Amino acid sequence: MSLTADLERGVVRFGTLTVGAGPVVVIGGAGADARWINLRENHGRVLASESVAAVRAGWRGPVLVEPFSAADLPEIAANAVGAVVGAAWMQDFQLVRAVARLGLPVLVQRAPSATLEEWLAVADYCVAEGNDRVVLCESGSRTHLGGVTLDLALMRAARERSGRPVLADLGGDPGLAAAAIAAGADGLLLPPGSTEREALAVHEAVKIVGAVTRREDPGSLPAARGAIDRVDAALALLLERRAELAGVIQRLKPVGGFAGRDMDRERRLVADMARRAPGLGEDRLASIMNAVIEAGLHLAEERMAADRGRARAE
Ligand SMILES: O=C(O)C(=O)C[C@]1(C(=O)O)C=C[C@@H](O)C=C1
Repeated sequence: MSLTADLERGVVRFGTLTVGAGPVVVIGGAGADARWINLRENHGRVLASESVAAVRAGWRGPVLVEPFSAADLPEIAANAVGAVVGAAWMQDFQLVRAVARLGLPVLVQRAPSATLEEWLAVADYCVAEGNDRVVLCESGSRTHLGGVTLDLALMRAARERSGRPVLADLGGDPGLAAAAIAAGADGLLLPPGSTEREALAVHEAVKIVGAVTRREDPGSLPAARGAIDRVDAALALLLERRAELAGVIQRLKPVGGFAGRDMDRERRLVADMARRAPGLGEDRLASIMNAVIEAGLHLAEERMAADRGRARAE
């Protein structure tokens, strides 16, 4: 059994940014892999060239741009690595076709009430214009509460049906990053207005949840090191949590610490782990877990000694 339903994914490259293979990418917000600009926000009153230049002034990485109208397309062709088909006009097929003809990869947001078929049809329009470099971005449905609800099941279905990379637009709730990654999102969209704290939490989810749920097949040394760094981040979190729990156990046992060591229990937990780590196997896991368990016992004994010291001083 695997958490990662190993779905086949296509890969789309926005300039230097690869979506669909490798880590989950973050578009927008502090520390992002790419920025995006929505020219509709200013109702077309600010020139595309000015908006792009403003972002470009502080950012050398990939920029994706959503046009306000066809007049913006030359600027996008010249200065962006990708075009965004916005949720608000996903079915403006004239503009969709013109965007697809730019030859840049296209990010297609889902309109709030669009069905899966309607959404996928937009990708087909791009393909009909000779552009197969399409990623699909779930942007949420309007709900009775007046807000927007991300439909992660629909996002999964879009990936299964189309084989294209899928993104989740976290505009309404950056707290959904972990859920979106676990549901198979290849990337996350953050609104430019998101706080640094929100962006940090999203990047943490990319590392930790991505490490657990996403199998990577890196083809270069930096990519492989990036992937191993994410796994180490998840390991560190789990090792710390494990040490805390081992400490709780030492306090609950009649005889805690090294004096109360239970080798039978250790052998059983190693055997259980070996089922999930058959490559490492029981012998190697036994020495890894010995080090982990001893570190936990040392920490627990240190803390218990400190507590006793404090109690004596009071
Ligand atoms: O389960 C226990 O009895 C523990 O003390 C916890 C733990 C562990 O870290 O997993 C630590 C020492 C024992 O030898 C066995 C297991």
